[in-house]
Amino acid sequence: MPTGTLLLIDDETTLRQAISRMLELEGYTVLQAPDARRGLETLRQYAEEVLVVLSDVKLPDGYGLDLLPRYKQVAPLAEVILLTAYGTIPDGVRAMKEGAFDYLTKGDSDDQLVVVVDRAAEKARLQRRVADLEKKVGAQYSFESMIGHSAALTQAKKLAQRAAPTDSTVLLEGPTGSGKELFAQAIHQASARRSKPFVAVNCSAFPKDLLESELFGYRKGAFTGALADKKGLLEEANSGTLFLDEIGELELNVQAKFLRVLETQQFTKLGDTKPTTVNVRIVAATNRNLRQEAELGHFRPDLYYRLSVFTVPVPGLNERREDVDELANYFLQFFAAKLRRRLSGLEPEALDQLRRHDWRGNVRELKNVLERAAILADGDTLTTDDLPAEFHHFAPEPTTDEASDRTLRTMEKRQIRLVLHETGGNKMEAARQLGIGTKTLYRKIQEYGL
Ligand SMILES: Nc1ncnc2c1ncn2[C@@H]1O[C@H](COP(=O)(O)OP(=O)(O)OP(=O)(O)O)[C@@H](O)[C@H]1O
Repeated sequence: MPTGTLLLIDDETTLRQAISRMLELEGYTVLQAPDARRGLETLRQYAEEVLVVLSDVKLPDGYGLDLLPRYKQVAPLAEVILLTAYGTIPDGVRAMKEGAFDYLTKGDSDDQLVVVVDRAAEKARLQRRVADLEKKVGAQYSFESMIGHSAALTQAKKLAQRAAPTDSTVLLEGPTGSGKELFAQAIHQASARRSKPFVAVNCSAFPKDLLESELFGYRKGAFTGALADKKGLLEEANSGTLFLDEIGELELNVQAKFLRVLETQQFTKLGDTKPTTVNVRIVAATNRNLRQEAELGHFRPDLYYRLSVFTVPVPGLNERREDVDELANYFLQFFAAKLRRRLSGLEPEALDQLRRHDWRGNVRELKNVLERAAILADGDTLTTDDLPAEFHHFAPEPTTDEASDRTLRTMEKRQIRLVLHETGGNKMEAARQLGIGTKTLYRKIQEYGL
């Protein structure tokens, strides 16, 4: 049985009550109003709940078609069905053109009414679900959800937040793994394009000749193997944002084509004669010094100038060590949830090692270290032993034979757990990688309670 709230606005009391009763029998909660003013008031009050507004076209204080945009304004996720008097079909047709879900003539059968209301309610429910998901995805990639409060990160966030709502091209400069893609996503989410596609492409991930066709697409027959027309990523990102990671890797001829996109929003697909026009916001990223590359002749200076309209330097983790604690704890909780393990925190010494480390791989490296540690941890606190070897400089050596025996057993247990995780629990493969027989592996799994 369908459920949900409807709002019925009609000045004919008998008809209104009859329709209400019928829809209530179908499982709906029906709010009623006799005129536009009270209808809008109720809608404002229950905007979150109302799935469908059923409104008479001719109300004592307003005309349904003029009210349509006002209903939509108050409750953008609700669907509107207009009720027209017999013989006023043109009104209904116009109503649909202007965004009503459908129209019903007052003489229509009850069944017809229920079918249309059910469909409108279903659409409204779906719209709500999509809006919820978008909100969640948006929150995941927002500036607010970015972890770290260091001055360096805060300054970068502020700068990017200023650029976000403009349509300006943004160049993110920072070392690998520092969070440039996260910044690009946050910029997209904070822009008017947030509900449109965000397409990310890593320019270094494609062989040189492939990148051009990936970006711009091609027409059927453009080259051997071009069996059908193919959209490029620029078209996929139309009306949204295209994130070009490692833009320094673009070949010079692709750079020229790309410069044209930035200047005119146009490009010509491989094998095409006519240009294609797109509306795409470009966010680019580089871990190289592009200015220097331009001076050395490896990157087109005109493209560099176009791209660097708004440059945001994304700091590496070594420049913001204050963020290590917060990031480590965040990733610990993240992986604990993912692995369904209870992990409450890091031992002070382990945290100390993390703070001192030279983070050349930046946040990505820290994330990987925490994932590995979360898999290896025996207790509910991460210790230095759970960190990779390069973090063990200050670890005390075991002193007695007994202690070293314990360490070996622990190491074996961890190694087995790690390999089992990496092989997705495939025992044959895990045994092969560990260089032991499957039977031995089963025995050890039982022995260590893995
Ligand atoms: N401030 C942060 N808060 C939470 N997670 C972060 C943060 N910064 C980076 N990360 C995570 O670290 C990883 C690396 O980040 P990202 O891919 O954005 O880096 P990048 O600079 O684009 O790397 P590359 O130059 O290699 O493309 C991602 O998994 C990202 O989610």
